[in-house]
Amino acid sequence: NNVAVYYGQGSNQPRLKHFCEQTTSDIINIGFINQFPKHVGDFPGSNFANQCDGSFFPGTELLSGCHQIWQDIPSCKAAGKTILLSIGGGTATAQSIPDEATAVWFADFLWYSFGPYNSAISSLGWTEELAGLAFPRPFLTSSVDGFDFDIEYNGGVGYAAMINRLRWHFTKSPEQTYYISGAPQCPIPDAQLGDAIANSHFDFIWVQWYNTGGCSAADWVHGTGKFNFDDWVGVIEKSANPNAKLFIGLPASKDAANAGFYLTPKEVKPLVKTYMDKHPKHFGGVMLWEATAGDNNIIDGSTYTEHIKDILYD
Ligand SMILES: CNC(=O)NC(=N)Nc1ccccc1
Repeated sequence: NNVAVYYGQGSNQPRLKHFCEQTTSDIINIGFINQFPKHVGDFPGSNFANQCDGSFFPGTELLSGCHQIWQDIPSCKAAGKTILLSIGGGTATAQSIPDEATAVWFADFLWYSFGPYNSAISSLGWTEELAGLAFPRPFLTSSVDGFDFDIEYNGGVGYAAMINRLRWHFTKSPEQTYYISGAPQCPIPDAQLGDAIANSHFDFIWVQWYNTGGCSAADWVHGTGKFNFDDWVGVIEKSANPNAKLFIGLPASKDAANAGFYLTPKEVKPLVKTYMDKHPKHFGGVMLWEATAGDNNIIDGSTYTEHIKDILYD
């Protein structure tokens, strides 16, 4: 079982390698690409909080000075971590896919800009004169192992087409495994990712079993509502990838989610044990929002993230 954490939106977060030097997390989602292209040829925008130097590729909202992320990704991979780039996140306004052509363009942009570096297609020293001729490299020569979809608004159509296009790119690089993951909210069907999960191949689904009352992990612990892991197993078995792994998404500290959704490790343990045992085929582990919050949440001398890792491995 794996621990997946989000990185990139933590307050006063340390650099990425701080988390790659720890054994606790296996998958790190770097968030976010939070502005989506409005049409073919338009650039997405990014935000990684304190982690870049505030410079952008000219004429875009795409950060160009994320030197620490560039430097740290290779050591993260050497430490056996899977590094995914997360698309979406909490800013509502700029997330939507207007049409199929833009979905394909967005997928191509992500692949050529953040996937395996190909000097024939992408330029390390991208300038505006190269617009339309070459893709930029926000993490320079470093590349990610796949893409996470944290689509919280305006979802629906477009994401299946985007993911199927990314999967096509993956087939052209058989020497390495690439992944697609998603972070739906717990109500079924998820308005934003339900169509994509049904019609395109996900490897991991980490449901945000927080911030939505009635189906949350806190509901299970408090005997309220209906925690719906079983129902999500049904969604996955009917999806484009019935073998996708299902992770329990949890807040890593009290202030990492809306009030009432944080669970202590003691509260988490029976929940994880129950569903790990009940669904051995589909249970993938735990996802935490988010890395820095978990690192700063020290309980009995261990971080929250360490406690979660111990629960999975005990
Ligand atoms: C996987 N994405 C998230 O977990 N997003 C998220 N937690 N957003 C948020 C919503 C309310 C309070 C704090 C964070």
